[in-house]
Amino acid sequence: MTQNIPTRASDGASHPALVFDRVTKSYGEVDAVADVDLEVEAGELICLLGSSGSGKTTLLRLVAGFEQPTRGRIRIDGSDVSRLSPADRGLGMVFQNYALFPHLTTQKNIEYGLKMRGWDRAARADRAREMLERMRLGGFGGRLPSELSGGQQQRVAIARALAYEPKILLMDEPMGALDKALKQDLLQEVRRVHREFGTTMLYVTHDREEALTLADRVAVMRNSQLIACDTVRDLYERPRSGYLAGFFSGANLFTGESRLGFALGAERTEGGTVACVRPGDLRIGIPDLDAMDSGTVVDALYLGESMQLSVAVPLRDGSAETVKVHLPTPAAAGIGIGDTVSIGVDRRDAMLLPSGDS
Ligand SMILES: Nc1ncnc2c1ncn2[C@@H]1O[C@H](COP(=O)(O)OP(=O)(O)OP(=O)(O)O)[C@@H](O)[C@H]1O
Repeated sequence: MTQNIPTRASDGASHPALVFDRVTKSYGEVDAVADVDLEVEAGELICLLGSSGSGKTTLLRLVAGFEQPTRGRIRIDGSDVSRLSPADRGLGMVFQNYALFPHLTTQKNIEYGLKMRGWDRAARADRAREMLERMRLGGFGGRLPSELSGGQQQRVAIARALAYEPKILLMDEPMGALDKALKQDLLQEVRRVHREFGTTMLYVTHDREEALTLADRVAVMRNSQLIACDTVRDLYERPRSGYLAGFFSGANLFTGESRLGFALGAERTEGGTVACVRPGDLRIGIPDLDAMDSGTVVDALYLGESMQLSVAVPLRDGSAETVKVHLPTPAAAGIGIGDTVSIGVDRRDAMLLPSGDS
């Protein structure tokens, strides 16, 4: 008999499916993950986002059970799993390299995990067929992985991981090996799967666009620490620090060393407040704004509906900083590399935030 996969996340009462309680993982002197506290609600899709080496994969491997925390606890559905083996944690996993068995058909690849969990032959054949249908791969059951596209292989990997109803689906850069078009398709597919299956998901990526497209909340890692876990909208509109504003929305960060930053109230001390202005909120050639300066256009990039200008603006110490400005393409007509432009900000378009670097 096949088992039913719930199509919705929860019964309405929210409870954490996964809890990190002051989790640290050290390798010798190096903390790969330091003091992470995080609660993931049942049915939530959290993207772990951060630059290379920030600790994302280590955090995922700690949940999976491939690594043990040096300090702290990890709870799944309320139980401490810190000392459980990977197989005993009831989790599903999808990696960048698909990890499908090359000599097994798609159908048998999906059945394999069910066999390991003691499902009988008929039940696992039924479930594998059902999963292929639900992943829009009906008719592909007899193919070998080598006879599928990268995106299809990844869908098989997801089908295989979801077939036994894992408590949490862990995904480590699953789009890493795909080209842009396949990536877009698979992102839509992951969104649909998350909606329909309601599985709690932890998804590691260094790609901001992926996180924007997918996540209920984005957990941002930096230098082994979790520095924010907020909705995409909050990260964009109400970032907690200059670092987050720059990282997530590409904002320019002005310190008091620049005329713009000084006029907007940023501090001159390192690690103090910075004025954050998104590239689309800087104005070119408009007089009488709250903060004004002038600089030299050093690059112009056509983005379709807008142009991105890079403008070198002098600092008080004699050096210069490069500021990114997005202008509607028609408004940028006639501005070229080498031109001197006036650049300004309306105070309402600037956020004064702690730098986040202290
Ligand atoms: N087995 C290990 N031994 C020693 N140091 C390690 C080990 N695994 C990870 N690290 C270090 O821990 C830090 C975090 O690594 P981790 O792989 O978690 O980062 P990441 O954010 O996933 O990076 P990437 O996006 O490049 O995969 C890095 O400085 C890394 O060098």
